Amino acid sequence: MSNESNHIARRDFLKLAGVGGAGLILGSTGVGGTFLASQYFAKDKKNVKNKVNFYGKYQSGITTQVQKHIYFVVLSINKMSVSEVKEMFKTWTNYSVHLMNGEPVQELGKNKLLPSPDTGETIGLDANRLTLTFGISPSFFEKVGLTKHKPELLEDLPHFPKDQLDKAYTGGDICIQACSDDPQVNFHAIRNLIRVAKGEVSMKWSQSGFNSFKDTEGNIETPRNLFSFKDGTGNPSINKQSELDKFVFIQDGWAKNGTYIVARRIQMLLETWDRTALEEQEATFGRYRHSGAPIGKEKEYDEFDPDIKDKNGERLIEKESHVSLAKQSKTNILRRSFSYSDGINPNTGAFDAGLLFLSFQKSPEQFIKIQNKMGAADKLNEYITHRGSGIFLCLPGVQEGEYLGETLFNRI
Ligand SMILES: C=CC1=C(C)c2cc3[nH]c(cc4nc(cc5[nH]c(cc1n2)c(C)c5CCC(=O)O)C(CCC(=O)O)=C4C)c(C)c3C=C
Ligand SMILES: [Fe+2]
Repeated sequence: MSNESNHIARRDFLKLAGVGGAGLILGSTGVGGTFLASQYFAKDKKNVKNKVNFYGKYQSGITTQVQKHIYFVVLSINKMSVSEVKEMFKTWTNYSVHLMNGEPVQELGKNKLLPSPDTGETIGLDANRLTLTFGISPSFFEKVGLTKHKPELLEDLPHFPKDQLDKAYTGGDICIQACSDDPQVNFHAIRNLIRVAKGEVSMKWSQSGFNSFKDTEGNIETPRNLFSFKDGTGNPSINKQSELDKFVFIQDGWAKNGTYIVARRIQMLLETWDRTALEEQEATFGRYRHSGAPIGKEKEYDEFDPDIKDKNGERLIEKESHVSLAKQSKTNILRRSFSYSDGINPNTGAFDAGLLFLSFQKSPEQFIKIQNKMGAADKLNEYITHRGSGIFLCLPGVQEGEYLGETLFNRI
């Protein structure tokens, strides 16, 4: 893209964003050098139904109690300068606050001769606990010319021996995770975030998904995956700061309070699983299907003892069970996955269904260590195939008056 067309794209971007506010104009052009952030950025609304705050120490959608639906999208940046990217993140900050307030991204237009500034499909709906989480990949830093600021740990994931990755579900520069209790709220959020950046980014791949769980007055049970097992029991506690510090959030540098997200689109061979005896299914995980308890124990949160024996001294849990292998890695990750169902595979006539596996960790090494431990040995491998993959640095949380990625852009 030439400089001139870059310019046009940026003007269009501002026009569609409707951001004629002095703050943004000053900030984006650098004229005068002052960005009047607090005058421009929207604020989290108080006392709004089903609302999660945008501003905070961490981005939303990481330690937030899991929602019922996700729309996860990966974008490629077309040719953009650093200042254009910065501008896009500022606009996304403002849009995200409005979306998470359950409001249109801008006041709905009165002039019917113009396209509406908000696409409108959530009119009358509340925020539905919408969270928006933004991440940037290793290629983001290269494309924008910020390689020297890329955290050392942010590298493409290695190839794992059993990977069967499909190009249609890999790569990309930016990820946006929209989670809420209504699929249309997620779609609307992503659609409007992309719409305002039209011409600057293109969609690389996306995956929607769902979670189902019993909710007794906000007391949420662990969701079950499509193999019908409770999924998430062994997670670090989202309510214990010591566990979040130990496993999830980066502790220093410009990315402090950010985290690395690993996304894997994992196909689950439901037909094979459904032909398998319940005892073997339970042996695969090392847990009981109904209660989620470790084999040999009673309750879901009872301690998992991989070496537990029966009264004859025989092992109760196989060393190659999924959870035993994860335990052997001696580390942990915060999993926040969603099931997906994308119709039928035309070649096999089987369900195209599985898990959009999402994990948050302070170092990608934690995921790599666990995945390597599972390697070829995991009993679960017979029933799953990894088809898509991505790694992104989730930006640090944003304080009121600041914008997404500010600690990175301040270094330039
Ligand atoms: C490399 C990381 C992991 C991948 C990939 C993965 C895929 C995957 N897992 C399930 C189902 C379950 N996983 C469970 C536990 C569990 N899984 C991982 C890691 C990966 N899983 C970890 C670290 C753990 C926790 C281990 C612990 O310390 O307790 C369980 C048991 C219940 C639970 O703790 O969540 C299930 C069930 C599927 C279906 C899947 C791929 C499709
Ligand atoms: Fe797992």
